[in-house]
Amino acid sequence: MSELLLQTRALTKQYGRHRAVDQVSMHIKKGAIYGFIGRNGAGKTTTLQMISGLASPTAGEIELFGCRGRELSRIRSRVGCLIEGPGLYGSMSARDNLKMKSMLLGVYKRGYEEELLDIVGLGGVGKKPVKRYSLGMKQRLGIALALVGEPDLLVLDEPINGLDPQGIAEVRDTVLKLNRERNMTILISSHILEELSKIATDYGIIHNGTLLQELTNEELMEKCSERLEVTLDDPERAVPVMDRLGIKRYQVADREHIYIFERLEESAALNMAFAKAGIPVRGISVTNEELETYFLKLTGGGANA
Ligand SMILES: Nc1ncnc2c1ncn2[C@@H]1O[C@H](COP(=O)(O)OP(=O)(O)OP(=O)(O)O)[C@@H](O)[C@H]1O
Repeated sequence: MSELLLQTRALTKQYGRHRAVDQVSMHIKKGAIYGFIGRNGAGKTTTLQMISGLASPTAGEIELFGCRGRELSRIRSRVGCLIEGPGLYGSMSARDNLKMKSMLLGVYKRGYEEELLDIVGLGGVGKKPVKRYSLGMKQRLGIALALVGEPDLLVLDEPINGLDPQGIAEVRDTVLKLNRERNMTILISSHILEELSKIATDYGIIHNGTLLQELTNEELMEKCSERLEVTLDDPERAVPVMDRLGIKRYQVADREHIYIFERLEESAALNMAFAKAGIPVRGISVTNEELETYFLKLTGGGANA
């Protein structure tokens, strides 16, 4: 198994009588882009705040770079975050915003602002005050600010919220570049699975404060890819039949479904083979599930579930 950079154990945050985050145990591998997906109010921001040290857990534990408890304060500088807006000084230029933060953190060096602006694709912005930037530019500057001090983990809370398609693409490219070229591990939240799926290597799905599922991108794609869905009473009995037919990519989904991810056009022959082996098939059809449908089903369907 790949090395874990971040792990939480039963991480919990209680606000009065409301439990915003409920025993979340998440696992983020070094070098991953971890998509943290959940509807509004699911508990994403609160979780990210605890991981970044901006809120303290009511219960549970965070292990980051192998450090826990009090040791965490030593390694917080290895975490850069953009949570709930970038906190920019509107009348100042991007360079001055970056210079100020890097001086405050004691990491300023000549030309550092240019380097950071280049990384997020804002190299040519000039001296314009940042209050005149588009939302997408502000978000990218927010990412540049989070990069001050060269963190190993970058935490981005809904960085594409409210952006137009071009802004979304720019933030996406920046995230990919940081991950690929600087080997940065990135934890990024969103309520749109489709968007995360363009960059994420792993996912955690949170709903009503509870982490419902963690899965890799391959697992998600498999769940949502085109497949033959076979409904039958005893799927395990069908396994030897599929082996005999040389079918390799299949999954026994539950007690009455098998998903087959190859030879989709051979449903009639397959039906016949099962019948011959004395396994009655109740239904067989080609289906694929949209990513958003998968997410909505998992989180209970209706808009406010
Ligand atoms: N400081 C707070 N005091 C009381 N309740 C809070 C506080 N912060 C968050 N909550 C509540 O905790 C729950 C989770 O909020 P959180 O902001 O973490 O969710 P989220 O998934 O980030 O959603 P959104 O995208 O809408 O911000 C919500 O019900 C929210 O109202």
